[in-house]
Amino acid sequence: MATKEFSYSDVSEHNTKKDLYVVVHDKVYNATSFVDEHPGGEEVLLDVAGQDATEAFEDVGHSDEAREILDGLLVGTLKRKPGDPAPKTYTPSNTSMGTDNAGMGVGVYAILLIGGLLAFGAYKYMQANQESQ
Ligand code: HEM
Repeated sequence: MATKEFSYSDVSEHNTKKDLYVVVHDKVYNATSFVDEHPGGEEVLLDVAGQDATEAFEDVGHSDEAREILDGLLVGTLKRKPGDPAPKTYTPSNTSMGTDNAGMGVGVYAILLIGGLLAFGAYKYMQANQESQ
């Protein structure tokens, strides 16, 4: 069981206290029965109702017991489609701009190189023109 697939919009319909789904690590959980029992309070669960709660859940550093409770609430898996909101996964080591910067750097160098070649070509062209006069 628990092989049902949910799209992001399926999940987002369950966003009230009486009908509350959350996504954690691409699994869909029905937390409706747990809202009142949550030691962290109902407010935080309502905050992420119908959404990807991966980051919120991991940020708190929930215990193994909490994960077992979560397992018991499983109703299916999330089937992502292109254009869905990006997964808000908790990735502390991936927050640096390293890769982005490298990509930018290459682009900037390429522009400088092309610009430099164009300027050099124009210079040579003008020189040649002057010589022929
Ligand atoms: C359905 C998903 C969730 C389950 C099953 C769950 C379960 C639990 C459990 C069992 C605890 C007791 C401490 C522990 O065992 O770690 C706890 C505490 C806590 N939870 Fe959750 N939780 C869920 C989602 C969330 C979310 C989305 C947040 C958002 C920030 C959150 C915030 C907290 C906080 C702040 C505490 C600490 C409460 C305290 O120590 O006073 N929880 N949760």
